[in-house]
Amino acid sequence: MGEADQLAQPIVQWAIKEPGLEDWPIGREKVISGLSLAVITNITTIPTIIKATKTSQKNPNAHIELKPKTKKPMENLSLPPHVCHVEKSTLIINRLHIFLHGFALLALIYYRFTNLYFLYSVNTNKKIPTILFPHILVFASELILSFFWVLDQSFQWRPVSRTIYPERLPKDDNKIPSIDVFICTSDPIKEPSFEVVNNVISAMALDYPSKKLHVYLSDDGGSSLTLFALKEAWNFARLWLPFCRKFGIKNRCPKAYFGHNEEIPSVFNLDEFLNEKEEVQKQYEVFEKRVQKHKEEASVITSNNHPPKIEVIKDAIGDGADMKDIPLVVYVSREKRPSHPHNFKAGALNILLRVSGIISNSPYILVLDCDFYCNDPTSARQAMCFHLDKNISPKLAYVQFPQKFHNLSHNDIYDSELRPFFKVRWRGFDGLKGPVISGTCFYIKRKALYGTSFQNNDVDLLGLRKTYGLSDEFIKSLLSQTKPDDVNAEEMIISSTSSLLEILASCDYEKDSLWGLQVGFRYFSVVEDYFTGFILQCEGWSSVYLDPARPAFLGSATISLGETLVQSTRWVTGLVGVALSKYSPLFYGPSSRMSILQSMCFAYLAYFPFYFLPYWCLATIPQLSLLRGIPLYPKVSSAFSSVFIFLFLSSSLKEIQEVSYSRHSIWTWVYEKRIWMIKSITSHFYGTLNSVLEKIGLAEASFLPTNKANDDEQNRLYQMGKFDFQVSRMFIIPICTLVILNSVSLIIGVAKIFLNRNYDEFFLQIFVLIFMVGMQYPVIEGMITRKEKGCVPWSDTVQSAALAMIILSLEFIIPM
Ligand SMILES: O=c1ccn([C@@H]2O[C@H](COP(=O)(O)OP(=O)(O)O[C@H]3O[C@H](CO)[C@@H](O)[C@H](O)[C@H]3O)[C@@H](O)[C@H]2O)c(=O)[nH]1
Ligand SMILES: [Mn+2]
Repeated sequence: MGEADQLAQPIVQWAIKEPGLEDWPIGREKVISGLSLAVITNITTIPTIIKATKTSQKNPNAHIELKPKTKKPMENLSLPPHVCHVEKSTLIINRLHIFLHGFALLALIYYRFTNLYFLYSVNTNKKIPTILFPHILVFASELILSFFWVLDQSFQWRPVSRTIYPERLPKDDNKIPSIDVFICTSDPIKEPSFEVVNNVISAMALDYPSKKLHVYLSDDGGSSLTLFALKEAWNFARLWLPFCRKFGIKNRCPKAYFGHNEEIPSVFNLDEFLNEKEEVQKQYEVFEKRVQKHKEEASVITSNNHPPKIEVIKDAIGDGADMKDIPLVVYVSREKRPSHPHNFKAGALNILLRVSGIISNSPYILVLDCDFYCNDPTSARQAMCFHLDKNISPKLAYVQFPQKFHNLSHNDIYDSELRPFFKVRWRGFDGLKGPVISGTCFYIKRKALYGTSFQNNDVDLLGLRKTYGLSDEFIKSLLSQTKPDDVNAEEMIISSTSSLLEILASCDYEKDSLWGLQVGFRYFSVVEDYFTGFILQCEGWSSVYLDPARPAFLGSATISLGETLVQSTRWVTGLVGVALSKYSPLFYGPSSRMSILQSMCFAYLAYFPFYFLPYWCLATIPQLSLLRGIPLYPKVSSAFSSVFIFLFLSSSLKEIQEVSYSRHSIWTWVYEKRIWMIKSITSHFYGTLNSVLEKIGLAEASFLPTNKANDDEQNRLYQMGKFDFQVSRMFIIPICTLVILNSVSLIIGVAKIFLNRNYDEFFLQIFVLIFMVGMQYPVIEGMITRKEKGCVPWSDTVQSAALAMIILSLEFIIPM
């Protein structure tokens, strides 16, 4: 062996846990007194492994103290495993903005009142003059906008962020609680099974003791393909999980890992890693092919008419060798009958609550949509930093992670990222009593969902049956702590339990019980997440928002205008349903235990769809008035014009400040504003309408899942930042009509002003039109210059133009 080889021998491999070293990326080397130190693995929950190699012959006594400094024992829980920081600078900016903008709003209201009074009093015949109507409509719009602005400020009041210290959690695996993971899927075509089970694998691979992790897949489609794919996934996981653990792979969703090929860990032996990776990748391809083949051979049917089916996925090969290192995986397809309302995702989750209650009964549950995968295996331990903190855990219902997406384009023209919510509002929510449940990516305490009935001291069986249904076995599970660790689910399923599970997953089980009303995920609204979160907080529970640098989960965002608007319509239907009910957060919140600020946050989320009212007004009234020659805003030369200019600048600059704070460019602001306008005139309007129709019994609740299957053409347009206008007529016609109306009014209006030379009176009004048309420029492009797929269909343009002309001609028919 030559000297160089000798030098390269690692002289020590040290596992240490030192503060600061968590920040050393894998592979980073550092030379200290003749030793080259390289970080080999660095996962926050296991000690950092350092390899030290001699680099210098000149310093034969090279050595370095790598011994961890003697510290307090790790389990010293006197140090809390998390810290909450108030974002001071943001808080100051926000409150300053509230003060100034609020003051300007008062000035605007004062101006409008005095102006209306003036218009009324100069009118001699004392009948209400028609000229007042456009003024009143614009004023009403401004009042509504101001009201929303006030509600929205509750999110701005106290923004916070969180830091966690998972290393302060108990080191002993026996002391950490077990977790059930719930994943819901409903349609193997819109939600391709192969992707769904890849996401299941990522959940199985969470960095958590295998025997404390149980994964349940709810398949509302009752599809044999999904079950087949799940079994294949389980088989593949037996190879994948040890591979990930051995090499400290962070991205544990196989499809994402092999798709990006990004992560090459720094390992002791690169050859070994590459060999094993190649083998695993081969098996992955076999797994993919088998699922594809099954998909082609068996016709993929989804049905809304099938009996319950519950199956523990087990060792098909029968060697059973490494079973204990693989979390339990259970396939659950609840009974569905067309005559029976199934309450969509909330219904599916409640069945999982009962079935898992019998099988594993873990005290904590991770809920995931089928289009989300675990991107950071440590998320479970991150969440436990809060759930295991005795100071907050008694009242803590859930830890919410943001929804983040793996398929966003650089431009994100549809604001699929939902940045204003997950980057801004949720931080403010967290500074009060915690954010609302956001559908997916949250670790919730099972008990929080069970209501309070079973905690009363005088539990009587009859009362419990009325609340939880007739299964005494299930009631027993409520009262007992978690099952013993050596629960043998497989045996249970084969034995008498299997019929019990089927009863729990049947349509009739919830009859005459309080499931969905006071227990489990609530059925009242299709946005079960919003509503359940709201009710839990009204009951006194709190929550926490954790947005770590490495996204804990990644999902698929909607990447076409059509999907975005359909999804938004569904959300609005659900939210407005709550806003217009006895649960309206404005009243129900404060009348329960919720603070005013927290109620305002919930109220904003329920009421914001009503933005469509001011938007429709401001997209038509100033335009038509301009053609008529009615000025609606103060003269630029008057002092009050500065109030309007200030309000516009202050709200825009505040939004731009938030956009740049979350490290986006100013274009993000433009895209967000544009899609907000489009949603306001379409999905916010239709969703509200739908909700009202549901209330009076003319429409039925529905949940149309979004499409997660990859569409290359749609993806291409989205990546290029080009709108895909091939959407349903009910969406495209209002959008185009308003754009045409605005453009025509702008051209005629400007011409008239030049002729009459009354710039002073109309300057602000013209500005409103320029802003509208400028913002919606892509629509004009879609109608006129674009020719490729995704442009506005010619027939839709013609219809919209005709409609715009009708509205414009009304202008000349109605006398004034
Ligand atoms: O009858 C149903 C309908 C839907 N789902 C599942 O619900 C999830 C969410 O559906 P998706 O089509 O992805 O809707 P999104 O609009 O993307 O979902 C958001 O909005 C929903 C409420 O409308 C929340 O439930 C979600 O968690 C939230 O991510 C998916 O896993 C579906 O398979 C069911 O299990 N059963
Ligand atoms: Mn989704």
